[in-house]
Amino acid sequence: MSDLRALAARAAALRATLREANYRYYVLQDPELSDAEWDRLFHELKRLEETHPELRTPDSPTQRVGAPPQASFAAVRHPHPMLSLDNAFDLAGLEEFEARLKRVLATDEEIAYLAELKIDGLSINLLYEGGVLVWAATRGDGVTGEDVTFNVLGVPGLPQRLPEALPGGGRVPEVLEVRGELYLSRAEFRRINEERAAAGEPPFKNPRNAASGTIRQLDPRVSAGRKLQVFFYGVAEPRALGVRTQSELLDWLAAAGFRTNPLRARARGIAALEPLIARWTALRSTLDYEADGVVVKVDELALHDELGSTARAPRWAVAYKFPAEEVETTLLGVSLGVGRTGKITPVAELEPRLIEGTEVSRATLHNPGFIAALDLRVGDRVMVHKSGGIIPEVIRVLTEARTAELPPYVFPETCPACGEALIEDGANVRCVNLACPAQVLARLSHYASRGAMDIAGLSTKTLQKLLDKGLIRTIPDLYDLTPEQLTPLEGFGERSAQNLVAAIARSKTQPLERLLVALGLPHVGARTAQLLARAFGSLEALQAADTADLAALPEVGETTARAVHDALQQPALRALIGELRARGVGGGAAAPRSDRLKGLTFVLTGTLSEPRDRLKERLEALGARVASSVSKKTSFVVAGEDPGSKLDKARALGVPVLDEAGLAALLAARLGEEALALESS
Ligand SMILES: NC(=O)c1ccc[n+]([C@@H]2O[C@H](COP(=O)([O-])OP(=O)(O)OC[C@H]3O[C@@H](n4cnc5c(N)ncnc54)[C@H](O)[C@@H]3O)[C@@H](O)[C@H]2O)c1
Ligand SMILES: [Zn+2]
Repeated sequence: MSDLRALAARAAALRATLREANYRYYVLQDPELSDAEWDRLFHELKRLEETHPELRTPDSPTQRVGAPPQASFAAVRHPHPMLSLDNAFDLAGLEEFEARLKRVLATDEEIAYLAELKIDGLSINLLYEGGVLVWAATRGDGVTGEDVTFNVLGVPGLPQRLPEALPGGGRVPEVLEVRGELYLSRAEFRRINEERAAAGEPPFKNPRNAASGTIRQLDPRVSAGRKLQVFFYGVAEPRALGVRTQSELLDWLAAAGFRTNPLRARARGIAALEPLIARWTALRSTLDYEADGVVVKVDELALHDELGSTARAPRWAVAYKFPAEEVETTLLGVSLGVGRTGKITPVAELEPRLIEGTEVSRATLHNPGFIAALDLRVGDRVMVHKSGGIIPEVIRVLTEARTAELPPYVFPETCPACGEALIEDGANVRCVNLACPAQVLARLSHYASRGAMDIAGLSTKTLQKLLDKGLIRTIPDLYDLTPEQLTPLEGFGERSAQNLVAAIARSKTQPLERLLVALGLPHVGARTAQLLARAFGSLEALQAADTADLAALPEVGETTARAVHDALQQPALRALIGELRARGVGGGAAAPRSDRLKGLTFVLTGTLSEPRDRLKERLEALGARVASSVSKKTSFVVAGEDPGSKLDKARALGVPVLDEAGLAALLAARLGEEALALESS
């Protein structure tokens, strides 16, 4: 029983996390999870719901596609729903797919498949009436999409009018719904990002994001200036065309003027597809567009009818996802990063390459030992991947490709920023010069960062400018800046100068826990800082504590206790704290509040199991905002029983909706034990 309760809680937590991720991915276009991580969570939820059908909810992300359309576009209802695809991550996954097919079709005969490349762009649905394009729409949530007709008009191979008769004698039906994938080539993606850089705009993260941003442009001139391309792969009712297989369907589309991908192959039985998949995996990095897998479709359309679809995906197709991409490139050089503690991190400077959709030109080399173990030499051809799907890393040197006699890499003996001799410290090397300009900048930038004093407008670039002009040398100097000093600086006006000075002044009242993070005490992250702030209440009390007092706190180990104690005794840090106190910094009361929900806005509606005001207080105490009306900025609507129009508004805007169980799961996922502590208080 309690087992099932634990599983139910896990399922609810997964649903809430995936919903939030979908919102960030499809609506904000600013994902926080890697795709691999999303896939992992999605499959955990799917498995849970399969083994425990009683845990499935109709609104589970496993039963849904994408996210609802945004209000800035006219909504278009797809005559036939647009679905997603089930995934397979290895050959065993494909074999499972085949076994399921044979079971459902009750056959032992080999099934014929058509394999197509899975293009990593965004899906588009076109409606033709009487052979004329009526509208083009994004997938949206699969039922309703966004009308983007004006933005696709110039795309080559996307006909606005269809021929009356086709070469083979076929006819175009009165109503035709055609599906394809819009994408940008790697070259065009680079060009657009260069153009954006020149205009001072932030770059797109990957070609898929860029394509999505282009098609959802409200100004059609912008999209017309970018070379969108398309491959078509399906229609809603293929049988009306008189074709019998997916292969014939693609030929039909090509004959009617729709651009289709020439890379496709038919095979009988999954095993026969394996060599092809190996070939296409190798081909992947040579294509001029991004493909993230191979879509395997049952070729016979009659079998599609028999197999049907789930709420989310057809049963007659599966997307085999390519494994993590390893890309070959050249090591152009090694640069050294100097952290705020003086730790030196070697970084590989690489000839830029797209890896899994993002441009990579630098990769971590961890420490001198890592470079030595790889025997890495400048000029080498190297293999790079994204570790955990996110952080680029050099994994191998292609020593066989070494043509010239490249000299071994010699790790510098002095700090690149200040010239001081570097000191070995375990596996790392360190610059121990506290006045090292790189460390000074890194410390200032850490102090102002979001997780620390959170000073808006005080970017690393601005800090560098202030240091260059001699306006600051140390952290306390920030508090002596005046608007008059800032106004003449490049990039500043009167207004922004005043804003920055005000933001710096506001940071004086940040709670103690933030100041502890900002000071960069060793081993002290957000969680430990909170514990220390709660236990001691003031910097003075913390400075007076000895190692045993610190180690007596739950969760604070001996090592941390000693490191914090020793750091607080260092004359340099004592002096810094003294100067900050003299300027009124750290005046904020040790806040009982947490910021675990910072940045999230909730709207509450309907009857909840606790008074709304109490829930509001609870959420606000965790740093969330609770608003009274729903807008595009709302992160979640929490709906109790008999919810009002706020729920409809949320649905219309694509704002994720949580029930109380979903909220509890979200809190549990975000807060860990902190949530439990709150529950019991
Ligand atoms: N990182 C995140 O937070 C996050 C959040 C949500 C989704 N995702 C990613 O998106 C994926 C799910 O998104 P999805 O539902 O859009 O599915 P999908 O992109 O994995 O696959 C379905 C789509 O593939 C496209 N496609 C391309 N070539 C095709 C072809 N030849 N035949 C048929 N279809 C073809 C179609 O547009 C179809 O809609 C996840 O696997 C994950 O990688 C990531
Ligand atoms: Zn240095």
